[in-house]
Amino acid sequence: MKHHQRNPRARGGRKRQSARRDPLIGFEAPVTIEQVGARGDGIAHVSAPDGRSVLVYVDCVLPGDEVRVALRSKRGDGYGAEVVAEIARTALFNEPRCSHFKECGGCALQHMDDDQYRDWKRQKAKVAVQRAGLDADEAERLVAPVEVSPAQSRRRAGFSVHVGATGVHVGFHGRFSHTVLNVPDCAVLRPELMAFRAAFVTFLEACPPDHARDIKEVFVTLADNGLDVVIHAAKDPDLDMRQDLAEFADDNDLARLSWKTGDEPDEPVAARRIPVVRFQGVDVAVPPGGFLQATREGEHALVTAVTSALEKAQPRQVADLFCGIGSFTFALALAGKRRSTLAVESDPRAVELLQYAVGQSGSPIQVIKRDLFRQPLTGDELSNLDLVLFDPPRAGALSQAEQLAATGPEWVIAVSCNPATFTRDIRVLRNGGYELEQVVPIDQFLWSSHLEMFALLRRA
Ligand SMILES: C[S@@+](CC[C@H](N)C(=O)[O-])C[C@H]1O[C@@H](n2cnc3c(N)ncnc32)[C@H](O)[C@@H]1O
Repeated sequence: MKHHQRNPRARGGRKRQSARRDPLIGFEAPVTIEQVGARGDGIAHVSAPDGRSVLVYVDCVLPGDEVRVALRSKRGDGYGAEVVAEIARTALFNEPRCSHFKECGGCALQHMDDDQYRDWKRQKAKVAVQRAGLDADEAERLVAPVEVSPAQSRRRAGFSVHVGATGVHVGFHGRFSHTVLNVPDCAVLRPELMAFRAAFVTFLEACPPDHARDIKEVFVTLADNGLDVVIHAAKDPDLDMRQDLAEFADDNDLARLSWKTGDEPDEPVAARRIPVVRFQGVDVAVPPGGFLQATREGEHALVTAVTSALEKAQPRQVADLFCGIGSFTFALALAGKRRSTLAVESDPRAVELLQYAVGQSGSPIQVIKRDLFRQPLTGDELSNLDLVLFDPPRAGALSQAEQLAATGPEWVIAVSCNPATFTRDIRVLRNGGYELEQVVPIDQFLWSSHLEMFALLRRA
């Protein structure tokens, strides 16, 4: 029998007081894991001392694992529990790929073998489709295999930073705590991001602690021509810190380094070249901390799905809603033929940069700034279109889906990073007469419980 070291931090912090009032906190029992839930944790039931069957959520386990757990916190209709001893692991248990897996809160599913992991993610997509009203057979037929981005492919990361008596920590929060863990061998991120992390630790170690302590987070995006870095801090940097940062940017060949204090706008500290990404041969500048699909491979899989939908639908007039800086805009306008394309986005910087790139490329694209939550495209505006693509933030696109359901064009493509709002929006579209033609689950968030969805719908 293998014993885990108990995690003292799991009991610390503010939750302690309320936790003490619940007599089940700290209760230990052996369990057999029944299934892996939607958030990637194992689900099981323990018998409480009063004979009740209590639901527990357990990290880093698989169905069939026999483990001893300790209940740590109230969670929804059950308890979050920690493995305190392994009794017998299922044969499907895979040695996690990175050494921080059990303590780091970044990944949930590194211990699954690859086939089981793909099945689990596809099952998640099928559940989302079934919740939108399709039966199990239809879901099985419509949902394609998952396109999984490989290890070390994630090109965006937000590292938490803590500088204190225990030294410099640049990484992710622990699984059971708010402590920032250093993660020198993260298996998910691109090597360029990991090299930056290591260099930034060295930089902060050499900084006067008073300056370094103000830094809370650092967001890093790998553009096609280098890294775009935004430091989030409690205070503005002084002149010395600015000079040190400019040198750091030079030494590490950063494309751009910006500083952001609280809610103030970000300010470039070193702008050595404008970070750009290339879509369909067109260079588009990336705003500091701006949105990009999380992996190149995921972006490619999404664009491939969009392009094959265009071949099927043959639209002449299209709209790209929540277009960002145009991951899909140029594919919609230029793939195969030049299509008249309306691109809509609320972030003024993304709109400005996309407008500039469109102007340089001579593409038949009109870019407008508009809040699609408050002002979705209306019936009149939709009446000119043959196909609408929407790719909203996690909140989804309810008002736009309602407008589409009422008066949308023949074809709709829904892209979503949140299966729950995806389900809701698809249900609205189906109630308005659309039918699902195809669903492609795209996994840009390796070993996490997150999933991107692509769906093609057609008005029946
Ligand atoms: C998931 S991103 C997709 C961006 C783009 N389609 C891409 O793939 O790069 C969602 C985009 O919606 C934009 N957005 C958020 N709220 C919005 C709103 N109310 N109206 C219009 N755009 C919004 C964000 O700024 C962001 O660019």
